[in-house]
Amino acid sequence: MRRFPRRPRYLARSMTTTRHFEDGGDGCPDRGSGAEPCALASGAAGLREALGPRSIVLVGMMGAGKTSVGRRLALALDLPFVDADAEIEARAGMTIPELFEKHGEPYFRAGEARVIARLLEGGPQVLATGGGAWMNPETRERVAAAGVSVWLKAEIDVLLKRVRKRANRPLLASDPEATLRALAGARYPLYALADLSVVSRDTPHDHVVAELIAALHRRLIGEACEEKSS
Ligand SMILES: Nc1ncnc2c1ncn2[C@@H]1O[C@H](COP(=O)(O)OP(=O)(O)O)[C@@H](O)[C@H]1O
Ligand SMILES: O=C(O)C1=C[C@@H](OP(=O)(O)O)[C@@H](O)[C@H](O)C1
Ligand SMILES: [Mg+2]
Repeated sequence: MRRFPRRPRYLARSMTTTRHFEDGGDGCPDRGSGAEPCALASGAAGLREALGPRSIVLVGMMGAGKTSVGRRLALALDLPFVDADAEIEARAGMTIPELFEKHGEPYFRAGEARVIARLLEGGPQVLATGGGAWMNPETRERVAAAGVSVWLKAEIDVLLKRVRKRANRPLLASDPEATLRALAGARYPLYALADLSVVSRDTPHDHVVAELIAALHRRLIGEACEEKSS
């Protein structure tokens, strides 16, 4: 006897169940069930297949949730997770604030671009970038060639609330609100070039994960299925 439904209602479940997000099997989503995002119908395996060797690359402002939501997204899709900032810190043997202080931002940016280029060779995976990485045109080109980019987008007030929890972002050392607003003004037009955008609302991480999965599904599978059925 089956103790669990074949297609669990992912949205209604707690985070610990995200690993058990099951596969529908046929690669094309069921339609007409308004409450359940179609992503759930074809499952993680369908998304992984459509992704192929590409990386899901999260971009967006500091505090958008690239690291914390990205880790959960990887878990839900059963993909490896890598965080560019963590890789940079491990390679440099120092924290990002120390890197900024000892070597300056241009040095950090050059290392960041190199690290992301190397990480992009390791797909499929979920790759969380640091908020400034996407400003580099070569990085954008490399991501376009080897990944699917997703802009995680949050209101400034939400970002502020989140970044205030930790003093590990050297760019926000003084007047974080004014700095975030100025950075947003400069960066939003470039973040808007990402393949997809998903709002990182003031809701639990897993709700954002579910919206990411639904958006990825629409992009990677839904369009192909729509073409097939038209
Ligand atoms: N959807 C969310 N709900 C609650 N807290 C969140 C959410 N997204 C991010 N956070 C919190 O905000 C902080 C910054 O998130 P983080 O993932 O480090 O963002 P980024 O990597 O984009 O700078 C962390 O404490 C994280 O747990
Ligand atoms: O936006 C930025 O320029 C930065 C974002 C940080 O990463 P998160 O976006 O993960 O906080 C980190 O790379 C560094 O402090 C610079
Ligand atoms: Mg991060």
